[in-house]
Amino acid sequence: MSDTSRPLLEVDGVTLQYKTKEHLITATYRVDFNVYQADRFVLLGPSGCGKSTLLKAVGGYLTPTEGQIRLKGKTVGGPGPDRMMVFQEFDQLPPWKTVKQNVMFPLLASGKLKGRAAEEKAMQYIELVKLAAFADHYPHQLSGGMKQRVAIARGMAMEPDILLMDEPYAALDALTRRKMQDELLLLGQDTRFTLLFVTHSIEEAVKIGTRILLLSPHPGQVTAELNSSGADTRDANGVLLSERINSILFSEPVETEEANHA
Ligand SMILES: Nc1ncnc2c1ncn2[C@@H]1O[C@H](COP(=O)(O)OP(=O)(O)OP(=O)(O)O)[C@@H](O)[C@H]1O
Repeated sequence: MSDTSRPLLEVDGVTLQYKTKEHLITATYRVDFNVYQADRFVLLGPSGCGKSTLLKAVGGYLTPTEGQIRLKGKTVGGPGPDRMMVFQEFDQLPPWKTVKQNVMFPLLASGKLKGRAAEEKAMQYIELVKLAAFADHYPHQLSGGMKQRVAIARGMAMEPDILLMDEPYAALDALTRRKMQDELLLLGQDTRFTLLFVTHSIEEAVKIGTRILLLSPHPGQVTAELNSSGADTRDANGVLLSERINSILFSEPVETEEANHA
């Protein structure tokens, strides 16, 4: 039985820096947060506060200069199949590969599975995202939402502990963005994946997140951690929450709220 009281991901006093020839840039300063199983954990803050840098560090592409990142209690030392970045710019799905071939690709490329076993695993996740009828279609034959589901199936087929997404909807029009967010939430309900999601949109954070970490402007420091009940900025709870986030982001008091993980 999995221990749901223990965090899946622990980010503990993490300072992240970039060294260039002339400068040492501190992107985040002593950031702490914990992500639990099935959380949709959102990193929210203004441009340049270090959200993407944090995601890269969780991905193992950047080593903290201070602090530690642990997944299931083990220090993250580099990229690994236990953390899958879900790329969603649609050109990230090679157009010459079918849905099935796209989902099989990381399984084959990583050597995790071969041949028939990779195909079966891919189909298992294609069915989960309800695209079995489209397994032999090419990306250009799919809608944006369907392509998103392929990208998620591709990440999930690797059976990672956590999915990482960096502003996946930033370039989309408002209507498409809303549709994609709805699809992501439905998938979350069906599969209970654990998600670490970066955005600078308060509206998106309120909608997507079960928990929201607010970061101050550069260098990013935690200003608050809030629970979100999947409210929408169109309903009363969501409006209240987004107003609260607004006031915290713009006044920046340090505030903490313990999440309910009893
Ligand atoms: N490769 C790099 N080399 C040097 N500095 C970098 C590099 N990448 C990011 N930075 C700097 O680190 C800081 C944090 O950048 P980061 O991209 O993580 O912020 P962000 O919150 O994701 O911003 P945005 O919302 O605009 O994507 C910024 O000051 C940025 O200029």
